[in-house]
Amino acid sequence: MMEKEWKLEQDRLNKVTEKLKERMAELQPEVDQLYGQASDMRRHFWEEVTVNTSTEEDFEESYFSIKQQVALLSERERSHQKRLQQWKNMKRLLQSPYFGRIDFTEKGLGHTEQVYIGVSSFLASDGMDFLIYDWRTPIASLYYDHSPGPAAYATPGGLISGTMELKRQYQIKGNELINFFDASVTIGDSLLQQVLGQGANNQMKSIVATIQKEQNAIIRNDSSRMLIVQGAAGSGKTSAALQRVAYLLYKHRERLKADQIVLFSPNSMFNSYVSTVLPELGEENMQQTTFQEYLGHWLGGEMQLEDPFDQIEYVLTAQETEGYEARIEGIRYKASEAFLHALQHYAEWLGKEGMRFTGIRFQNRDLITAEQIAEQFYSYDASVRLSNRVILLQEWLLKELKRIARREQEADWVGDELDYLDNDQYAEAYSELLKKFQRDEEMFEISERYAEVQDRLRKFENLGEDNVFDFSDQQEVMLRQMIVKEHFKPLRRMVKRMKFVDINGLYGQLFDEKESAYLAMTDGEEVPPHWLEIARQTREKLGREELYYEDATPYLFLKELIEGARMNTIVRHIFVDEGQDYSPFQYAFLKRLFPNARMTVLGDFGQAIFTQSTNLQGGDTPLVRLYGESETSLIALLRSYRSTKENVEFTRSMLPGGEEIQPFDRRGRKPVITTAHNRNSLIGQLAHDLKAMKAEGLGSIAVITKTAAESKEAYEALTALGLGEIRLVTKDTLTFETGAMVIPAYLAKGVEFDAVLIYDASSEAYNRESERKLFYTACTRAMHLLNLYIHGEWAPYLNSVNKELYEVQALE
Ligand SMILES: Nc1ncnc2c1ncn2[C@@H]1O[C@H](COP(=O)(O)OP(=O)(O)OP(=O)(O)O)[C@@H](O)[C@H]1O
Repeated sequence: MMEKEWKLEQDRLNKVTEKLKERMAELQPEVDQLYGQASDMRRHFWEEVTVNTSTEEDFEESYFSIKQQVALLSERERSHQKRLQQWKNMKRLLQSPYFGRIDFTEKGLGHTEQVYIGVSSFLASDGMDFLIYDWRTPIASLYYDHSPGPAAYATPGGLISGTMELKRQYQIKGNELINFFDASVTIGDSLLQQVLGQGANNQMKSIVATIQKEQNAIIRNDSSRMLIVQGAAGSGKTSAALQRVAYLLYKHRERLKADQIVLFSPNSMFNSYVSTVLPELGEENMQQTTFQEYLGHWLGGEMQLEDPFDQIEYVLTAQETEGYEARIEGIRYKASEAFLHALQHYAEWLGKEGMRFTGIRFQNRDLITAEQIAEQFYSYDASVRLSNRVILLQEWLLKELKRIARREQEADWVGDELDYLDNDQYAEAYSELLKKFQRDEEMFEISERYAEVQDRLRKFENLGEDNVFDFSDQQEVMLRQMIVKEHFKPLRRMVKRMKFVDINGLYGQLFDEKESAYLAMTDGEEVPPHWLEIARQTREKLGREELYYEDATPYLFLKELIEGARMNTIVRHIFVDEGQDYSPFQYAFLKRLFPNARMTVLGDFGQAIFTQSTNLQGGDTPLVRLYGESETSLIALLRSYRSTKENVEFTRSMLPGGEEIQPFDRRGRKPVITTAHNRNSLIGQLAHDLKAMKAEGLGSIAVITKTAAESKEAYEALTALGLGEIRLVTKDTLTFETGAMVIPAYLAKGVEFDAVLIYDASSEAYNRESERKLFYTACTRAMHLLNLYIHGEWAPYLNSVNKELYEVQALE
């Protein structure tokens, strides 16, 4: 029976592989031809269009000729891309055409359909029969959500129910059937066992073949504005998030493009770690960034920005320094919704008084003073929104600059510049200036040029026949105009970039020396403890044109309230991974910046290592308030897939409420705690263990430390002991590579290793309650082996762990 089945499956696999090859061969010439056409067009683009700008008609003709050519080219490129995508999908399928099958009998229909599931669909040449169903098709969800028996799946037309007769999983390489299992309850524990038993990789893997039911609910959730996933360490949050991106791109392929999805990830190294999952699934990567990068982008070099890792280093190491408590309170407060409201009140107050501007100066003279700007600003109707008034002000300033420029043309300094030129130079300068002037013009968008030419022609017509513009007569006037224009360029740029609003001053003004001033400006918002010291620290930092990390978001939020117009209306989905590390303030900011986006937040409050963390679920979470309960879905993931049962049982007992976390039944060695009275022998043992792990063939081994300084110390100690091939990972490390490494815990977030060695698990390193989660995060990075090294007292969180759950190796 089994043999017969095996033969049937192998035959089918051969048939599908054959068909895939046939279709690829058919498609190949088409792909080549379209590619040739498109690149030909691109090469000869400028030959095909006529560009002539001498008259209005010519210009118009050129404009439309270019537009037409662009449309033609992009149509050709689109067809090429589409064919190429089909071809690539087939090529991907050839490596492993499908991974699952369900036999389903729909209620009321007599026959049973065999549904083979793979990373993309493949239809028979009649275009009707699905030889392979894409895993994202509605019917494929049966595979993830049900076991054999009564089953149903949702389609746009309603629920379809019936009976699942069979659920089968395959391991296939090329056209060779390696194995298959008939699954009963959950999707093949046996396959999952195999997948999870493998070594860590320098790149995250797609989990498409073994998505679990609870993960599938995340992937396919398409109804809520806000999806919040609280999931234990290693429960597949990141994996599910990436699969969800692929799902959304498939489901909404007509409307949604990869660049309309943004993933906020914890650090650049993580970006590189997850960057291959979507391409592996045949989709383009979404936009990936870190919040820090995003802030830096908006600040545009305006201020020097502290990064979150320096902030966390401070939090972990500066307890003994002056002002520490105030800074911590400050971090908390500036992350809160209370501060957000304070800023909103502040903006209202600024509508009436207190705005700060930077005057416009030129050659050490005031052209427009800050007072004049303020006076103009407050002359506008107070009912107009603050940011709209700033736009009015900007227009006014540009006009003023034009007016002043006309006046300046007659000024002596312009004359002086002219006087310096002898006849030849004069002519040369003239032509140079003219060229420059024309070059600048080229920079404009073509449509702007078009409008400008029209404008000029209109003026030209108004001058009348007798009054034809004569270049030679106007030479000096024009030269004067150009000289002033050149000199005024930076001023106009400053106005255009709204640099006349003194945001630094405005943000700083909030942190006045007197508490009462803050209350007056924010309509009586309460201040946190240590307010005066918080205010002093903030002012001092701003005075150096620097921003603490905790100030960056509020600073930009204020800028946004005043200057407006930062919203991104194109992005449709935002994913926030390690969501517990973002503040309520940051969430409110994201919501404001991306008004058309849905949000998916994935995180684990058990791993909340930053002071500004947000609890994702539970009664008090500000995240539910963000879009309201009716627009929010909450999903919890309790099963942990990353680590062995032994590791999960050990780590979860350090976490209050950790008993909820369920390990997946994959067995391994118990965590080992090595203790020593002598620090050197402890490090010697660590080096020895590390070597042994390498020899055992473990591909990725991390020595995890608490801080960057400790990482450096560990790295030096280990290299001194002859461990050559070991990398030191710092916040500047951009790519994730396997091998042996030393890494601070906060950078190991989101990634995983075959083995983890906790460099110092003593109470000297981890003592405070606030560091419990950092310690937990570090330990939960281990897939297979977890070793902890202790000299002296144990970290207090280990005391609650049942002694049965670990082994102790005591050295002399
Ligand atoms: N359904 C699944 N099938 C196969 N592997 C899975 C599945 N779910 C999770 N995994 C594996 O478990 C590991 C942890 O997954 P992932 O990193 O997505 O978890 P996480 O919840 O984001 O973890 P953390 O919060 O600890 O960073 C990965 O190796 C992933 O491939």
